[in-house]
Amino acid sequence: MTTTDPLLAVAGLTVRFRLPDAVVHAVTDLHLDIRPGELVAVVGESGCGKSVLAHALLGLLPRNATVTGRALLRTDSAGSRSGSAGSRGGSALARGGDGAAPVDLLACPPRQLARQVRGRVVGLVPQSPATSLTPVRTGRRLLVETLRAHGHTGADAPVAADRLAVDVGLDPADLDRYPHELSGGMAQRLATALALAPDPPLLLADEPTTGLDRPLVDHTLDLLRRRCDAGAAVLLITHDLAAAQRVADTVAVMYASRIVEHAPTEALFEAPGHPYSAALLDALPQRAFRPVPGHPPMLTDLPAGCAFAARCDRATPACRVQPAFTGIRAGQVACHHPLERAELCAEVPA
Ligand SMILES: Nc1ncnc2c1ncn2[C@@H]1O[C@H](COP(=O)(O)OP(=O)(O)OP(=O)(O)O)[C@@H](O)[C@H]1O
Ligand code: NI
Repeated sequence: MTTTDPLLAVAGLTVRFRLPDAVVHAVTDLHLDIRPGELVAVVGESGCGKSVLAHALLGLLPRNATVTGRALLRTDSAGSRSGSAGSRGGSALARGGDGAAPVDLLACPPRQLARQVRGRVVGLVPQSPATSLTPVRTGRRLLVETLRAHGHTGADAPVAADRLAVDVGLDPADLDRYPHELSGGMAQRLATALALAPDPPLLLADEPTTGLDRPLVDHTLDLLRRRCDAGAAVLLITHDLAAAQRVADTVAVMYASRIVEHAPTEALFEAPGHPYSAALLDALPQRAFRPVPGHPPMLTDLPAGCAFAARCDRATPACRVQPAFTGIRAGQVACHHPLERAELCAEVPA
């Protein structure tokens, strides 16, 4: 395997939640690759399935969830990284040599996920850190314990904790507070520090800039970018298109449980191919500032064909059939009537 092979290759990921009287189609037939050193942003309106995607990869879904598909994680990942500050203890998974078999995160026994994957090989910055931080320990204790569990020893761990605090934009003195004494933005930064502490080869950052003002948003984004540049792979989940544009290599646009377009960042922002991507960009204040018309469909009651058709001025009877879409690299768009670059450029004000 080379470093250009995907670190994580997700194929056909589908998540359903059983409710007493309905089934929630939370993620449908999702394909996504992330390579070492690559930052992939997943964007889309609230409720489209972004967090469920991250939780499915980490085995964190509740019991009413059914997950199918594959999510193959390379097991030689940590060993293949260069220039990274971490790769200290690693895990049995991460220490696999070249040619070691990948692990399917979706088929991994819960104990193995908990002991060898979560927080070690795959880090998570959760969307609601305030509820995931242990309330009876100070930030410093949480961070030092995490660092010690991942190879930092003796006096090294407190020093590394202070350094991480500064990295995420926290005053090290704030580490002496308990989680309930932190503002939402401070808890968010502490959660980011905790996720980064083991220096995982793959980081899932679910809305890591919530509650931060713009300079701190940019600070956090640039920190994630630097982790990528040191060899990590980052999946950035965000509703903030400016954040994606600032740091992502590629952007996957999710709508009603599916990725509808996945393109290199510059191409997507210059000339989106899917009408939904174009509508999202049009909603930006610095563009047309026009909200996406209508509302997303209920995930318990999705149409058989394109779920965006009801809101799309390009829809035709062809859209009653689900458009094929399996990926990114060929510039494929999940649409029967994708936008042409020239057409779109004419619409974007200079
Ligand atoms: N345990 C559950 N049982 C039933 N439905 C669920 C469950 N967890 C999530 N859902 C539903 O799955 C869908 C996707 O949720 P998800 O949290 O992934 O959205 P999201 O894109 O992250 O939204 P946001 O931007 O608001 O965070 C939503 O309709 C949500 O209500
Ligand atoms: Ni979410």
